[in-house]
Amino acid sequence: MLELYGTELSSRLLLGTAQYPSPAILADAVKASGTSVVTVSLRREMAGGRAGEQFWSLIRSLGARTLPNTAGCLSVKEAVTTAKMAREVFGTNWIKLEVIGNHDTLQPDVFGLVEAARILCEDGFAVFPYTTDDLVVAERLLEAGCKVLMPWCAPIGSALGPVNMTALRSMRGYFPGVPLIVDAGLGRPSHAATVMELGFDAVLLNTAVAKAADPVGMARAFGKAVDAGREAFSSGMLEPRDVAVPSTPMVGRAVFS
Ligand SMILES: CC(=O)[C@@H](O)[C@H](O)COP(=O)(O)O
Repeated sequence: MLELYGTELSSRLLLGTAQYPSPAILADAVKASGTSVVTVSLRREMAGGRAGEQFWSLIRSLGARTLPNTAGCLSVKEAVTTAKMAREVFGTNWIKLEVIGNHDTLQPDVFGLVEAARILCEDGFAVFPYTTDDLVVAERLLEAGCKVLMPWCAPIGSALGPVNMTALRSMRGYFPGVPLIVDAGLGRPSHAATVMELGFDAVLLNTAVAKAADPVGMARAFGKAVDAGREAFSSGMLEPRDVAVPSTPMVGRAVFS
């Protein structure tokens, strides 16, 4: 069971709700994935007017916990303001904190991220910081009050999968007691299984499901991959070896040389 900020969750897959072909496909994908947490963008929903309200009522009907995000925010002030609005609109103190530092890579502005995290943690928010795989930034986020870390594995929407396994492995080893969620850049279920096999606690993804030819089937596949990766990690995988090790005992051979 995954525990985040004192809440036990049945699924280790967190799912974004943007870019789906239709609300019906979104709803079916959420159900097929087995997720218990969906992220929603306040900025997008508020901009949607009536459509935004219809979207929000759809999200509420799914029975998953809502994790609002500050997607698209470029400054501390913007992210903090959006988070406070999200708390009012969605009735939760959970916030996925994004402070974007670069339009092309959508890379986090880690300096603004730490500052915004500190302000929000002091204001009682449960902050899920979208960060990089930098260990020093991770330490600053924990010092700021974050109890969860969400490093990217590749740029948002890139579908590249884990581009720096060494960095992710280091982060896992460096923060053994901190829930770590890979967020952004996952492209296929095998990517999710790979990072779960590293010992990450969960994954958060959106584009790879929403933009798949069959989002519902892809959501189901990611759900299975996350479960498989977690079970493999918990089962103690065999470490790779440089030499052959016979799987059949050498004793009892028919011919003695
Ligand atoms: C939904 C959300 O929060 C995204 O910003 C998240 O980072 C997912 O990224 P991908 O779209 O690459 O899965």
